[in-house]
Amino acid sequence: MSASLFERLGGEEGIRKISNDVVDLHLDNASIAARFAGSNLERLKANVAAFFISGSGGPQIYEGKDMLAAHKHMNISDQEYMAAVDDVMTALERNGIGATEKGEILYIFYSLRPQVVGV
Ligand code: HEM
Repeated sequence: MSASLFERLGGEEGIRKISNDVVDLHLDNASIAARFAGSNLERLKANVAAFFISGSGGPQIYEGKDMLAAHKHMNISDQEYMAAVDDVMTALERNGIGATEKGEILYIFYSLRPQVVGV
């Protein structure tokens, strides 16, 4: 049997590093940084990591908001969505994640788009 996405992303430690990088890249990304002006960054990083860990087959249970509730009334645009996905791909590259895993994550993010964009 092939390894779970969780294992291929470096387990809990690897995913925490990737998640921290994603949030840091968002804060540095002029297209979306302002969206996080009021965020508790420690809490956000922990929730993003838990979301990745549980969504990739890892042991942690995600207790944050579901994606529709988390992004409701923000009226996020397609441009912002692409900017956020770019950051995720950059974080994966920085952490040495391969093309197969990047493709799987891209698909997961694409499938979540209707719960995030324009809601
Ligand atoms: C498929 C794409 C996305 C996924 C999987 C995703 C995932 C998440 C997760 C797991 C949380 C944490 C929820 C919680 O703390 O309960 C969150 C919060 C948030 N997301 Fe996203 N997100 C996506 C796209 C976006 C985009 C495009 C934007 C806007 C540029 C955005 C802005 C935010 C903001 C402002 C928060 C709340 C931060 C806070 O409460 O401090 N997200 N997102």
